[in-house]
Amino acid sequence: IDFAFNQQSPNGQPLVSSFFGVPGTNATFDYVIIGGGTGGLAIATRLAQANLSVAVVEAGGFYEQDNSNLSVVPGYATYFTGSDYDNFQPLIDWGISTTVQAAPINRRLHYARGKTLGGSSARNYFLYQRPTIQSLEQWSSLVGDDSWNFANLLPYFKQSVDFTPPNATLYANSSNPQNLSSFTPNGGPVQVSFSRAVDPFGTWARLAFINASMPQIDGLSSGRLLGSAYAGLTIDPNNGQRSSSESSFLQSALNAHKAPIVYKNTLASKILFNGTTATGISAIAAGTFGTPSVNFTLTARKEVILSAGAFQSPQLLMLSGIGNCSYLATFKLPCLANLPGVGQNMWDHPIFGSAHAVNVNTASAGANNATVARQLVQTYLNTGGGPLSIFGPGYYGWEKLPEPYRSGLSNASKKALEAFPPDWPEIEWLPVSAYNGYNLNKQTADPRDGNNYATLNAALVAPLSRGTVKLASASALDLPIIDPAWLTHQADREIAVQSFKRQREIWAILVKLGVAHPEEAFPGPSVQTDEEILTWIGESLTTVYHAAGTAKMGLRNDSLAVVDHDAKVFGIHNLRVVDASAFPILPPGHPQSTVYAFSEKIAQQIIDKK
Ligand SMILES: Cc1cc2nc3c(=O)[nH]c(=O)nc-3n(C[C@H](O)[C@H](O)[C@H](O)COP(=O)(O)OP(=O)(O)OC[C@H]3O[C@@H](n4cnc5c(N)ncnc54)[C@H](O)[C@@H]3O)c2cc1C
Repeated sequence: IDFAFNQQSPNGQPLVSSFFGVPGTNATFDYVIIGGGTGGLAIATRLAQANLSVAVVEAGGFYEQDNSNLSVVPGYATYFTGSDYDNFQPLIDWGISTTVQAAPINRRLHYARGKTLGGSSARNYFLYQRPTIQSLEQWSSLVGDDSWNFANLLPYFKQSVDFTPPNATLYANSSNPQNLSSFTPNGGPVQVSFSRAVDPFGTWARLAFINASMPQIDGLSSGRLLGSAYAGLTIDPNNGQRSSSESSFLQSALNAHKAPIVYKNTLASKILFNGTTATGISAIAAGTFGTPSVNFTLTARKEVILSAGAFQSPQLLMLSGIGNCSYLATFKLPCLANLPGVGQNMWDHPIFGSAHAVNVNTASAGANNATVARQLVQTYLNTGGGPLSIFGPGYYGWEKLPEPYRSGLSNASKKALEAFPPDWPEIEWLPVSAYNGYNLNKQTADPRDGNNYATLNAALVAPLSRGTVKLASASALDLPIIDPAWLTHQADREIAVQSFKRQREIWAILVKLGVAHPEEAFPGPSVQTDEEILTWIGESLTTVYHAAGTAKMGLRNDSLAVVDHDAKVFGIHNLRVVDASAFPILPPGHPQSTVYAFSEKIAQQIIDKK
């Protein structure tokens, strides 16, 4: 059945339902895309808009139905995130937990990953920000292709997003300059805007960062990060709701009746080959609650595109015979291409933070008082505004670890950090208007003692520890084994300890400004020596969920490289990896902008060669 030709009803109107495949029925398309997540829906939509026949296979469904308002309202974004390994919602998250991490962490943590149309763009914390010029210079030199440098990637960053500048009248106690030339009037469909309310603690965090030598810059999308600024957020300014790859790319394509054929609630279990040429995939139509599942085949006349994310893209490569041959043999898997980098080189950004009581309303106000909580819901429902329209204060600081803390690093760590170019920050400061405590989930962590709390988080954005993705078995029905190996590199441990001391300095500024109470509420004064600090960081650390690099782009002579500069798998025909797993490096900060630009770039390349 070729569904691409089956989209007209008898009265000539396309049926939206004909953009959904029939799981369990074999079918043929030009392009079969595995994963309807951030990268997958972006590339699938662009190819379909260019009149190519495209199927996209997604294990999840529609998050708007499967997770109610919790995936849609900005203020609820931390639900089902945080470190508790059993805190997940199985209809929209894979329920992956890490291996028990080495000391000082000594725990396994839930690693949130979207299992839904939209993928992790439907789970994330909304921050839209771009890499630095020199980090993308490093990307392009690692892959031997300057089309990946900042200037050449900029048109793809621009074309994926529609930018709505901040409403200046909301910033009476603050200021939110944004570089408008970073965006284009004709961009889209992902919406980037600012919340319909300004968070009071954020306005104080802004002053503190400026006082702490992180001057305010004009946004975080022009290739510069050192300093501080309000970040754009993937929130639709028309309704104050999440803008994901599903609500933007897919829905606009469905509305225009030019969309890929979507197989939802369908698991891709293997890539199929004729010799070393990818020809399609084996898929499983979900069987749940005792109903048996049904296997079927989707054939790709031109290419299979793997966009299953940083964990499942390497898993599917390995299950399909692409990886370290001797490792695959231990699972009795055949080997089509010996690429030892598959599942290696996992980059991530760990995060931890300390808390103080503050003199402005934060999420604690709702946690402390059910009436206030109900009022906040009403405000959001009536106006799309108020605290529930905000994720975090939205104001972020970026720096290389300054003196005197830098002198606290060993010479070996200082040397190791030279791997990062001058404009690549080592720390991202993420203030949160809530009590994070041992768990990033602000809904559960608040002490509810009548105080308003805020947390100042440090994320390590120049990490040197590298993790792995391994197979649990030879079946796609078993989740892969994830070991982020956070803090296993000495430099990461040292920079974490020193950044905590810097964190206390920034809190001292907030105390001086009169917004924070002088006592540290978390972790508190008992944490003083480097050893105590590291132990506490291990106990409280979690992640910003930025896993990348596990099917690395690189040159053929790079022993860890899996795909070339066009995202094509080495040694295999008609197979590309288009998602965060193919990043050669994890640029500083939040990756969704780069995933979108990546998809736009490869889509354009395919369309140009059509
Ligand atoms: C809680 C959280 C907060 C974050 N905050 C931010 C932020 O504020 N800003 C930012 O820029 N980034 C943020 N990120 C990271 C960012 O969202 C991800 O890096 C990005 O979305 C990854 O895109 P991707 O296409 O690589 O993978 P995904 O978007 O995860 O897509 C992979 C898709 O493949 C599907 N899939 C996997 N295996 C199969 C299979 N076998 N068969 C069928 N389908 C399959 C999955 O269900 C998923 O839909 C956050 C992530 C999380 C989880």
